[in-house]
Amino acid sequence: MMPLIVKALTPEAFAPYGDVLTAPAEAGRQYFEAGLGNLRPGAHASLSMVNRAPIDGLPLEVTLLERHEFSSQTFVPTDASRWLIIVCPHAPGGGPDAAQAIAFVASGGQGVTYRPNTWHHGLTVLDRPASFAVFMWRDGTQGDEEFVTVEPFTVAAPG
Ligand SMILES: NC(=O)N[C@@H](O)C(=O)O
Ligand code: NI
Repeated sequence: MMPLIVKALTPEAFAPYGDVLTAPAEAGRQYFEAGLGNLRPGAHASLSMVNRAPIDGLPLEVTLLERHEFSSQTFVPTDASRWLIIVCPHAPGGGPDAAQAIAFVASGGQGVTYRPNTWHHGLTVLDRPASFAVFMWRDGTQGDEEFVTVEPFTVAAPG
């Protein structure tokens, strides 16, 4: 597979997978609206503060994707430089369609909400260590998080 070239994160380009946030207040509203739309019995609100070291830079080889089938997932950078978002549609036979993956570079002023059941790469940070607030809904069952190994593909910077 040809390397996947990252593109700048814009609301329009990300729309099939969720929303781009530019103000933490948006995250709160979206989070509660989204969560109330798909609450499983026994689900509870989950807020975690995540610190993540940067990768060594691009290119990045992707081998693992994940989804939260029953919950949105919101990432609000609280102290971040650039970070990487990789998403892909569902394959007709189930699982992620990694061949259709799209990769974005977000600024430290941009957050995202993945819609429920969105295949995505785990939080990936560029440039320097970063901190995020992560909002989602969990019920403590396996449905909270599912990981899938994919045919490795490379995400690269333009040029
Ligand atoms: N913090 C956390 O849950 N992370 C993953 O779900 C992810 O998408 O990075
Ligand atoms: Ni996730």
